[in-house]
Amino acid sequence: MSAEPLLRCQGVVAGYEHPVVGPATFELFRGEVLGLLGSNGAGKSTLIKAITGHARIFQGRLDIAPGIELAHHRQQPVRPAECPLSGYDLVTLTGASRRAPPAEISRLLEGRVDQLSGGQFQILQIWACLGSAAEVVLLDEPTNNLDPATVEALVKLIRQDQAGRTLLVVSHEASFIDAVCSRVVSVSA
Ligand SMILES: Nc1ncnc2c1ncn2[C@@H]1O[C@H](COP(=O)(O)OP(=O)(O)OP(=O)(O)O)[C@@H](O)[C@H]1O
Repeated sequence: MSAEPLLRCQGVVAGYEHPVVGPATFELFRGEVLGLLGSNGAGKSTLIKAITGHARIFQGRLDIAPGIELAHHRQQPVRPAECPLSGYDLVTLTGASRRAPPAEISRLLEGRVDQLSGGQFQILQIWACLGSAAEVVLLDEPTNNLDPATVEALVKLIRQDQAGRTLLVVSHEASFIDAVCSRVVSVSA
């Protein structure tokens, strides 16, 4: 890990019309997988949105290293309805087509995105982030809709194929957090 973090949250209080989370303090260093833990409604997704500029910062300071590109996998990614976009089109848009995806994902590339199952769409969206060139990937509840075998494939993807990638992960699945995170921090309102 480098001495300077890629991302630093110092006493950040974030929310929408009103604050809903914080103050939160943590740093994300290059090459680590940091987990954000907290109960339902604690504000984990809001903190991620504050990092991407989709939630308001009321107090504290958020620093992102200059020139750092972020990829954000949302808790409930929006799927285009009735749209002839293929899986390959989707990963091309994010730049993730430059890397060869694992077999669990490559078989989803030919079909239309609007015809994938919920879990198939979820893992394809995760690949759209992980396979991109972004230096920091924010994964909000990546195991939603995934069956145990696909969760296992995702763990392998993060630990082996993507080893050394800088990730910020929100998940309620303790076993997933244990399997992929090198460090965790707690978040509360
Ligand atoms: N767009 C919004 N506008 C106003 N309030 C919101 C908005 N999104 C979330 N909230 C509120 O902010 C609080 C924190 O929500 P958030 O989704 O960040 O929590 P979380 O820790 O990710 O929860 P969960 O584990 O249930 O996904 C909740 O009380 C929620 O109702």
